Amino acid sequence: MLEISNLNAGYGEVTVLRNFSCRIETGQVTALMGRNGMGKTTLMKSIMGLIPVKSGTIHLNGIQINGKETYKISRAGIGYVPQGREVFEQFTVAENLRLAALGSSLSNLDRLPQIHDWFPILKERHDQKAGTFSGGQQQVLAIARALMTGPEILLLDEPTEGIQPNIVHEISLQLARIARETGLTILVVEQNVDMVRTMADHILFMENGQLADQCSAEELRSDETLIHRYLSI
Ligand SMILES: Nc1ncnc2c1ncn2[C@@H]1O[C@H](COP(=O)(O)OP(=O)(O)OP(=O)(O)O)[C@@H](O)[C@H]1O
Repeated sequence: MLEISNLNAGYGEVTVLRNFSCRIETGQVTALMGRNGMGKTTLMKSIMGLIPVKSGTIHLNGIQINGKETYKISRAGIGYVPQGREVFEQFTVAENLRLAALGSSLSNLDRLPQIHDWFPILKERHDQKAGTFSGGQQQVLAIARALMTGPEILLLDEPTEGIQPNIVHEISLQLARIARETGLTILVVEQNVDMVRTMADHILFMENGQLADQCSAEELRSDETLIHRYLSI
C-alpha cells in the first residue's frame, strides 16, 4: 500500500500540495481526478522523488520513500509513465523496451514475452522506430516500458491525452485486465471519464492541492454531480 500523509510540496517558494493525504490500496486501480492546475502531476512527481517534499511522508508498504533518489523509488517497485509519454523516438520499439530492462536488471528481459502477450503490436512492430508510432501506440509503448521492470505500483499521468477514443477504451480495458490478473496497483491521473469508468475501482478528487473528496466506481456511476463538481463539465 502507498500511504501519503500531510504532504506539502511544490516548486521553490510555491506550495502546490497542501497537507495532501490519501491511501492507494494494493491491487486496486485508483484514479486521481481534478481540474487543470490542481496539483495532480505535482503529486506524481513528489511520489517519484522528482521534486522535494517540504513536509509530510510517503510510505510504500510501511517503508518511507520520500527523500530517496528517484532510481531507488523506482527499484522499490514504482513504475512511472509521465505526461507526454517521453518514449525514445529515434530508437526502435525493441530498443525502448530493452533500455527499460537494462536500467534496472537484465533479468527483466524475461518479461518480454509477457509484455508481447499483453500488447501484440509491440511484437509485430518491434523494429519500427518509436517516433513513427501514433500517439496511442506510443502510449502503449510507454506503459509497456514501465511494466518491463515488474513494478508493484504503476503511476500513469494522463495516459489518454491526445489519443483517439477507441484506443483510449482499448488501453483502459487492457490495463484493467493486467491489474486484475497480476494484482498490479495503479494510480492514474485522468480527466477522461470513460477511462475512469472502465478501469477504476476508487476515485480521488483533488482541489487546490488537497484531497477534496473520494468515492467508489459505483458511486461515480450513480452520482453525476461528482464529475460536474470537480471537473466542471
Ligand atoms: N515547474 C514548475 N514551476 C512552478 N510552478 C509549477 C511548475 N509546474 C507546475 N507548476 C504549477 O503548479 C500548479 C499545479 O500544477 P500541476 O501540473 O501539478 O497540476 P495538474 O493538476 O497536474 O494540472 P494539469 O491537468 O494541467 O496537468 C499549477 O499552478 C502550475 O502552474
